[in-house]
Amino acid sequence: MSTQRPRRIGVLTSGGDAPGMNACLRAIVRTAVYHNLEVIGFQRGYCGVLLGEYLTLDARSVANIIHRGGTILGSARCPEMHHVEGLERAASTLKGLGIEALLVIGGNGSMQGALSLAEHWSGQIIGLPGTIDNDLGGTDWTIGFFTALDTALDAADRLRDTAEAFDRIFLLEVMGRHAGWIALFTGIGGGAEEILIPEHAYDPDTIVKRIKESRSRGKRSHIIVVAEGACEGGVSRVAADIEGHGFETRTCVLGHVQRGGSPVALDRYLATELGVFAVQAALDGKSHVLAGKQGKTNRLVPLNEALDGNNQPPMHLLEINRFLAT
Ligand SMILES: Nc1ncnc2c1ncn2[C@@H]1O[C@H](COP(=O)(O)OP(=O)(O)O)[C@@H](O)[C@H]1O
Ligand SMILES: O=P(O)(O)OC[C@H]1O[C@](O)(COP(=O)(O)O)[C@@H](O)[C@@H]1O
Repeated sequence: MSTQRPRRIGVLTSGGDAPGMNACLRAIVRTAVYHNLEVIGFQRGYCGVLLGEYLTLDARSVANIIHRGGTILGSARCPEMHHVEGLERAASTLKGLGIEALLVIGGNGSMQGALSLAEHWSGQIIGLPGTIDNDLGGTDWTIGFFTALDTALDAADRLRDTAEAFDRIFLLEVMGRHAGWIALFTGIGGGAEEILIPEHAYDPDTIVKRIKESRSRGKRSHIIVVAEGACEGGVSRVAADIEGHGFETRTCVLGHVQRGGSPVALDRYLATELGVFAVQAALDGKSHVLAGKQGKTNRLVPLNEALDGNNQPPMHLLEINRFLAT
């Protein structure tokens, strides 16, 4: 823990962008300005650090962005960070600019990047959870999850209307290459008949058996929510497996619409609270920590602990859904 108060901080948004990143930037910049800190905003994630591409941010730079999706700094995936040369280059920019603390808003990859960077740079590093996937340890919720969820839920509701009108089986693919949070909560919130997630083994025979059983009980339409990474072959494999048993299906791949749009209230609130909290942590000399929310409490969790265990979705919801979706 450093004892000297930082005077100049850097901030960046990295990895998959998430609604609420702008609200978080606003909170960070305005809190920093309040405490007489200078703020450098690196553009396009770690790429901006490597290339020395940045903006000097003041209170006006973050005006009227609290409600906007995306990120005014841009985001990116920066493969150079996986190599020592890239990390050295990033560290050299930070030293050259006199950055004393770096605030990284992103998902678990971005937090890995922060830890790798820490091996080459001695400044303070504070992570903030920003990803629609809600798959970071150390925090109950990540900035962007609630908005993505509402978008997916809206799609499920719309599909329900047409599925019912046509007695059809609809497959809705939502994001989550490695994480089932969006699928699970969309399925529960939308009353889906089936929910397929990466954390639970895909078993086509069971799915088909349950479709047959529910049809025999009089159910005519189905919504099956499928996380991107639920099984090898994804939603097209699931569709083929079901069609192989004589059922017609229709598929909707929701894709990147889940990443955009105005952040919902809970994402703005989380982004704002954690943004303020992270700057306070930097002022207190904290480093190598994630600023997260557990229950109603803001917590600083060592970055390596936050990365140790992903935030596992509540698997009991799959069980509950079995009797809810009869
Ligand atoms: N192990 C690592 N070492 C260094 N940098 C990393 C590492 N993992 C990820 N990063 C950096 O973080 C960026 C974002 O990671 P990614 O996994 O794509 O997104 P997210 O942060 O949303 O999970 C990567 O493009 C890379 O620049
Ligand atoms: O932006 P890309 O490369 O299409 O990546 C899509 C992936 O990014 C996400 O939207 C967010 O994931 P990360 O936060 O880990 O980047 C995933 O849900 C999705 O699988």
